[in-house]
Amino acid sequence: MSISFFRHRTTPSLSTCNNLLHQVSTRFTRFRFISMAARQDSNVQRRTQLNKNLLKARESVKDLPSLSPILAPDNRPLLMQNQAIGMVTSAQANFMRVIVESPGSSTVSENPRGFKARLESKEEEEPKVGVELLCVVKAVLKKIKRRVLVGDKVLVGAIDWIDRRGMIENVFQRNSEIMDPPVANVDHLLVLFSLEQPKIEAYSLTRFLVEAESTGIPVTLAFNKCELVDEETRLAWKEKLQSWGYKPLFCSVETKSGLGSLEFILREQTTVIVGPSGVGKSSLINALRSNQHVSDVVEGDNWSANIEGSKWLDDQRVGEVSVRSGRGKHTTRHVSLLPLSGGGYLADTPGFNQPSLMKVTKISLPQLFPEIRKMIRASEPTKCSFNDCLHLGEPGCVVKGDWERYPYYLQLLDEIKVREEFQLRTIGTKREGDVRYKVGDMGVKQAEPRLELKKHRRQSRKRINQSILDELDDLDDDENLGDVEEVPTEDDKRAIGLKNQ
Ligand SMILES: Nc1nc2c(ncn2[C@@H]2O[C@H](COP(=O)(O)OP(=O)(O)OP(=O)(O)O)[C@@H](O)[C@H]2O)c(=O)[nH]1
Ligand SMILES: [Zn+2]
Repeated sequence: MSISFFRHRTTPSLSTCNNLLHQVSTRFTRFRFISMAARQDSNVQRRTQLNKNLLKARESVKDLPSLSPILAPDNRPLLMQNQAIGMVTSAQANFMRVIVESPGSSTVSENPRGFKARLESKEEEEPKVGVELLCVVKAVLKKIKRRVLVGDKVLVGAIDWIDRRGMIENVFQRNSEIMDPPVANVDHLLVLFSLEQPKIEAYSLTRFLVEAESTGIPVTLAFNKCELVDEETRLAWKEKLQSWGYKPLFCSVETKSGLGSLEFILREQTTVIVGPSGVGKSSLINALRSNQHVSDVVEGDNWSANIEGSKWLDDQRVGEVSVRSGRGKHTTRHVSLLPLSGGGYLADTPGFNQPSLMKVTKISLPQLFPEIRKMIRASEPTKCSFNDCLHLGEPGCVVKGDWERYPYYLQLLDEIKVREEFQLRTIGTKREGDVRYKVGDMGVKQAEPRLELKKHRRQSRKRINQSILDELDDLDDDENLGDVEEVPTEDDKRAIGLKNQ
């Protein structure tokens, strides 16, 4: 059809353009012919009309997500032999590692004539659950800006079970999503500190706890390296934390104490571990992934041992603590989910010492302190006189100032107020896309307006039309790349840690 536009120089109608755009996932190549026709058509009037149609059709690109509706969490699509449902465990550049959770059945074969039947029956002898696939993301998902995150449950298609490759075709709806690091479907956050090396600081711990609470995901607090302090110090911290509203766990990767309880808490969940650099996050993950410690609580299959072709049995990099600062040297880089021997996944994060609190507002801050939550609960049905009380000792406020972290609360409130006022002043009513965030000292993010180049110069219509055509060509190229050419090279495989099979 589109080839005939090219040959006979006819102008496709708007509805034809729309139709073609809606077929973007499978037949985008056709569009190339229209754009070529638009460029090569010598009749100016026809060319203008065609460009106008393309322009309007571009509007309908907004409907593209309908091409690939997001899957409900409990959706169990009928899977073909070369499809599977799995979880993304790491992402690097264009490649993602996916662990197969439910493979397709050979009874639903994409290939009704079954000329691969012999091969398939041979494959079936090998278990597919737990197999790690190196995947690319289908181009259409990128075009409709559907991000695939580590932790996402995904539908993988075009699987080559021998080479362990596939293509992520769709994403299931997420239960949760955290930004820093970007991980989906996180069930649990583990805030890890050490009492010594680096020495614990109550204010820094408060920032980490507030940041963790701001995600709305359940939080567990644990202290590592507890063999470095005496019983008295440990007890003092335990009591202190209880008054803050937390029940801390104490452990030591060095002596292996407390690891069994941690393993029990982490089982069957996806946990992200956060904490300052050098507290032993990577060391803890390594210890929990191996069966070196004696676990008296958890029994059962070590299913992660089934995972083949994996770098998971390599250890996380453990860094040295800097002699000068007593802190770790930021050794953890890419986020990946690591299966624990007792079940569940754990994601390491790069150690940083100053959570940005970018998502915390002055109104949400009070709810992130268990002490304030408790005081408000205890006072019910009386509440503060104002719904959005900031608890600064106003008359009628039920939150008093006689608790240990009140000065920290005030300090954080000031910091957030300054940030919010700055944003209001400098950014005003700008849309989110017009704001960019710069990471400054100590990892504190600052918002600033995104400057638009040549803002006041009107773009010529010719340029607009040309850019649309270029965009469509890119889309076309991407589509081909995603479906056909994007085969991981040996270097890519190495980059993502997939060993040669
Ligand atoms: N004494 C003692 N040292 C420990 C313990 N656990 C870990 N370490 C040491 O602490 C140092 C830092 O450990 P890492 O696991 O790299 O710390 P991290 O939190 O992952 O650091 P980043 O990657 O920078 O965020 C290493 O030298 C570990 O050997 C422990 O229980 N006791
Ligand atoms: Zn109040």
